[in-house]
Formats: sequence, structure tokens, C-alpha cells
Amino acid sequence: MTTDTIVVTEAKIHPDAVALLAGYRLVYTGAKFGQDELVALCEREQPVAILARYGRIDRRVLSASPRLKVVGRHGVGMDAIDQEAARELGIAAVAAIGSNSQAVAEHALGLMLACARRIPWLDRRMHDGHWDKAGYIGLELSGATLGIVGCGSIGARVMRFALAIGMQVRVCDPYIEPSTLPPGVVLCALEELLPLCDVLSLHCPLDDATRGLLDERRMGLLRKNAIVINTARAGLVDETAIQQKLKAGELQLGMDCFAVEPMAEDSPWLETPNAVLTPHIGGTTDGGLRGMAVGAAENIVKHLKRPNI
Ligand SMILES: NC(=O)c1ccc[n+]([C@@H]2O[C@H](COP(=O)([O-])OP(=O)(O)OC[C@H]3O[C@@H](n4cnc5c(N)ncnc54)[C@H](O)[C@@H]3O)[C@@H](O)[C@H]2O)c1
Ligand SMILES: O=C(O)[C@H](O)COP(=O)(O)O
Repeated sequence: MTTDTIVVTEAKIHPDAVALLAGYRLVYTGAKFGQDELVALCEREQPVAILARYGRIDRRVLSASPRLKVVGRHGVGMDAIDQEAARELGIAAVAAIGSNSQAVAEHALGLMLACARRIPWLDRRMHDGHWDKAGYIGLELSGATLGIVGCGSIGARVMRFALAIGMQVRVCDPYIEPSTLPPGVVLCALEELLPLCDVLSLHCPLDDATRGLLDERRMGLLRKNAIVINTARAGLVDETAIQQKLKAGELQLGMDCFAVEPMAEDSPWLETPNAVLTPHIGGTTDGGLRGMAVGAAENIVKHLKRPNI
């Protein structure tokens, strides 16, 4: 039995991942902690690995334990991990690729339908005693055009769902081969795509190239009343600009990721109409939670068992 420690930035993880990490001492941070607390914990516990769900794994955290070999991400997005610092320090930073893609793709489809038929708004009105049948017109997704930005594990699933319900699909992804797309799906550049979309769904990572990808000017290229779905990362979209467009009734939004998480008590989102909001739970299904935790645990074990070279 080794006494090597793994810091887990969560209160608990899926039992199948705990079983994979048997033999290591797991130290849990809980879901809420400060950056200084995380650094101090790593200095004290000297982990060989961090299983990272919440918080930022910045240069200070990465430097706090000279024994640290690997950061295994509980999930896919790597934007909260300083990958440049990890490279410099010789620490592997690994995503649990594909671990939650079914869950997120289903959530994106759910948000799309919720916006197209205004289901959350109608539900609130019904509970307040209103019957808003007169004048109601929903958007039928069959025949509507969906633009997908980032056609990887999640985006490709959303594409298949959309094709199954009869949507026209266009994809913007500079890294995929057009020949890998199904017949009828067109690959195009972002600014060519935006004016054609009834629905735009974002599925690319947040990095230096994609930060602010949907800024105010590009939002202006979208059709009036287009639906934007963002289950990827908040930083892809200018939150202030989209809040203004929502208030002006120019766009609709389904949003799962926010610049400030958890949302502040005085967040402008609380007052934003035409937006269906969920608290970053796109990947949080039974299968998604298991996939993320097991994927992270497997990546950690694989790296720790590698001989030093
Ligand atoms: N809401 C959630 O809970 C949740 C869960 C999982 C993932 N995510 C987010 O979704 C993102 C995508 O996840 P995935 O599993 O599909 O990842 P993936 O790596 O399989 O796919 C990402 C795709 O984006 C493409 N891409 C990269 N840069 C691009 C750019 N500039 N423009 C257009 N496309 C670009 C890549 O070529 C790739 O095909 C993650 O990076 C993460 O931030 C959110
Ligand atoms: O990047 C991801 O895979 C998701 O954002 C998952 O985030 P979570 O572990 O907080 O559910």
C-alpha cells in the first residue's frame, strides 16, 4: 500500500473512480474553497496527482507540491488548468476525453427545444394561472438551420440529433476534414455561418483563439430571434452584449456556463429575459458523472504507473 496522496477538488467522486484509485490516499477539498486554501493544502499534503473538478489549477497550485506528476481533469474543458505552467513544470495535464459528451449533447438539444417552444416561460406562466395559447407560435426545428461551432465529441452528437429531427446542419470547425461529415452537412467559416442560423450551438474549447468568439459584432450577424445555445464555456460569448440583445428581444439563449459560477446574488442574468439558464450541469448525469470521474482516475493511474524517463 502506497501512501501517495491525490488531492480531489470535490467533496466526493463516483465510487467506481474511488475503486480505481484504491492504494492512494484521497484528500478531498469539498466543492467550495479559496485559491490560497488549495495552495496550502497542496503544500501540506504533497500530492502526486490532482483530480481536478472545481477551482483553478494555476501556477501556484502546480508549484506547491514538488511530487506532483499529473492533473487529471474531471471532465473535458481544460481552460481552468494553466497548461503552459504544467508543461514548464513537467506535469501532465490530461482531459477525460469524451467522458460526458452524450450528457452534454442531450442537454444542448433540451435547451434548443426549450427555447424553440418557450417551454420554461410557458411553464412559469401556467403556474401563475395564465393560458397563453392565443398568439403563441413556436419554432419548428425540422427544416430550421443549426450552426455548430466545434464538431468534436459533443458537437458531432448534437449534429446527429439535429439531422434526426430534420434540421439543416452547417458546421464551423477549422480542424476537421469535410469528408468526415455526413452527406448534406456543410462546413463553413464562422462569419459565413452566423447569418444562416436559426440556432447556433457552441461546442469548441475555450482557449486563446476562441475567447470572445461570439462578440457584439458577430451577434449582430445572427438572424433576428435566432437561438444561441452555449453548453461549452462562458468566455466564448460576450455576456454583457448578449444580455442587451436578449433584453431587446433580438435573440434567445440557452446557457449552461457562466463567467461567475456559482452565479452572484446580484447577477444581471437574474433580470435577463428570453434566456433558459442552467447551472453548469450539462455533463451531470449518472453516466456523465461516472465517465468524468473514471476517465480522470484512469488518466491519473496511467501517468503515475509510467516509468520515469
Ligand atoms: N457544460 C458542460 O458541463 C460541459 C461538459 C463537457 C464539455 N464542455 C465544454 O465543451 C467543449 C467541447 O467538448 P468536446 O468533448 O466536444 O471536445 P472535443 O475536443 O471533442 O471537441 C472540440 C471541437 O472543437 C473544435 N475546435 C477547436 N478550436 C475551434 C475553433 N477555433 N473554432 C471551431 N471549432 C474549434 C475542435 O476541432 C474539436 O472538433 C469542452 O472544451 C468544454 O469546454 C462543457
Ligand atoms: O469540462 C467539462 O467536462 C465540464 O465542464 C464538466 O464540468 P463538471 O466536472 O464541473 O461537471
